[in-house]
Amino acid sequence: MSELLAFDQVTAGYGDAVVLDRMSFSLEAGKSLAILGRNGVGKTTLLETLMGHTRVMSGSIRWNGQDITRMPSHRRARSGLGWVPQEREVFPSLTVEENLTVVATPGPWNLKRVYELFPRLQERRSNYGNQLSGGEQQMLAIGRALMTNPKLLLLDEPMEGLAPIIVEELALVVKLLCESEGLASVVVEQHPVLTLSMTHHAIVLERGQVVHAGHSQALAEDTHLLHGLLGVGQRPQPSRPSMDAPAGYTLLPQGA
Ligand SMILES: Nc1ncnc2c1ncn2[C@@H]1O[C@H](COP(=O)(O)OP(=O)(O)OP(=O)(O)O)[C@@H](O)[C@H]1O
Repeated sequence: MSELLAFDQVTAGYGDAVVLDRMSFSLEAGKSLAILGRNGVGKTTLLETLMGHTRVMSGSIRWNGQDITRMPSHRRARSGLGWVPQEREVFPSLTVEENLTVVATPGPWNLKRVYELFPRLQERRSNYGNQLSGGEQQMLAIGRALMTNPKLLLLDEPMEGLAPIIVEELALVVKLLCESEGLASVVVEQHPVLTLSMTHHAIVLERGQVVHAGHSQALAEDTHLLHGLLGVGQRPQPSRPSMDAPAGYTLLPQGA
């Protein structure tokens, strides 16, 4: 598999404040990566740095065969980085359908396929962004990122504030997007066990540095390490999401 994304000794932050400290990691095409760590360690800043919203003081970022360290953010957004921001940023005065079509870029993902993935959005197609529940807004934020036909989906705490049933459904969708569609993803989350169950690889951050990198499954099974790194994993954890499609979701046919 070829390299899709690599941070090489990246030091970055806001103004003079350093948040990411010589950070290195890489991601292969079609793979998923969990970014874990306690509050304030720099997880969101990592995504913001990839999108070009911070000041990079040293190091380099390679994306899809190109050095993008100095590339302006508006060009990165159009280069196949499908960003689902923490605040979702759904357009409140546009309908669901307008939210989706306004960002549409030619490619395999279109309105029909997003509605197949999220039938709930089709039901709500004429509702305005500000009339949606939190779960529906998150589906719309993911659907909107897919409409840009990304090579990589960047999800910043996609499960935050959502009901457990919606969290499980969204986790399954993200996992399926990777496994059936070959779409790479980077998932920043506060739920380590769930996030490890959805991803191939994981890195754990502490004070802007990578303190652990490895396979997600291995970390999920090492409760002692998980507890030491994140303060979780000593008690029985929720099971991995089932690979059966939850009610209301349509799995996309392979290669469709
Ligand atoms: N726009 C900003 N300007 C200045 N400092 C910032 C800014 N955004 C974040 N920071 C600081 O950068 C550090 C890392 O924050 P970041 O949001 O990246 O952490 P995080 O791991 O995503 O945390 P959380 O899990 O709480 O969202 C914090 O000390 C935070 O105060």
